[in-house]
Amino acid sequence: MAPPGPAGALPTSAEPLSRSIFRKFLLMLCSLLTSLYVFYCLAERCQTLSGPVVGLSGGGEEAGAPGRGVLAGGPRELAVWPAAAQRKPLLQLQQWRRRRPPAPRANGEEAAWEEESPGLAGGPGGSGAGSSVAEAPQGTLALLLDEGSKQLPQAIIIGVKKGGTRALLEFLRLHPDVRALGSEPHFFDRCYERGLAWYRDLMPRTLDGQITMEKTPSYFVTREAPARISAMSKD
Ligand SMILES: Nc1ncnc2c1ncn2[C@@H]1O[C@H](COP(=O)(O)OS(=O)(=O)O)[C@@H](OP(=O)(O)O)[C@H]1O
Repeated sequence: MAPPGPAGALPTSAEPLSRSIFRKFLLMLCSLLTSLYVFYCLAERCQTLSGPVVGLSGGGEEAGAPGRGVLAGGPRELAVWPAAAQRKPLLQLQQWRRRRPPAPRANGEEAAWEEESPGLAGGPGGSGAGSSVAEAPQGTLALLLDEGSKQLPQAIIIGVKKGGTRALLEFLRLHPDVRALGSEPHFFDRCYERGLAWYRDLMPRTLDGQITMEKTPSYFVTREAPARISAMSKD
């Protein structure tokens, strides 16, 4: 005989049925939540890999091939960049090689700087598929680790004001090989007397092959700006 229900109510035959349905519902809900969590974790992991991924292989130039420099965004994103940019390994292997100062030579000659990790692929004697991605930090990681150096800009968006210069810069800097200053430095119009060293110091660090950019729309209406920019590019 079934035990009496709460408050002395008589047990009904519907109770065990609804309880089992509730249990099933609970089980389904738990599985759904678990799958959502797993999906979320995977999505987050994909996002963290969205920077340039360096694959190491001997002499290959084509992006997207196994073991070569690829954009994690996949071929659809690569398609918007010129073919030359796609062919170029996004991060050159040389940038991962630490340079070490030359050991003084007995005959007093100035020794050439030697590169460590000569076994890495990309040059003579590269180990090709034997090298692992783990040997080389990713681009963003390398920059976080204080790699690279500050350079004067190789490209400047000069204006015009309200001409969509911000949008242009933001689109350009989506490319992993473009590093841009977020703010407007106003060097060639307002801060020229501070000198090129000050200007360079504002710039983000770049690795070999990356382009430094800035935008200041008022350069377009500054009489001195063209000559000053030209003088900088001669240095
Ligand atoms: N594609 C496109 N089409 C039309 N309008 C656009 C586009 N991209 C940017 N914008 C508008 O451009 C304005 C910002 O321009 P700038 O980034 O050059 O501004 S600034 O000079 O640096 O202050 C800003 O307009 P306002 O909001 O009126 O200032 C943007 O909305």
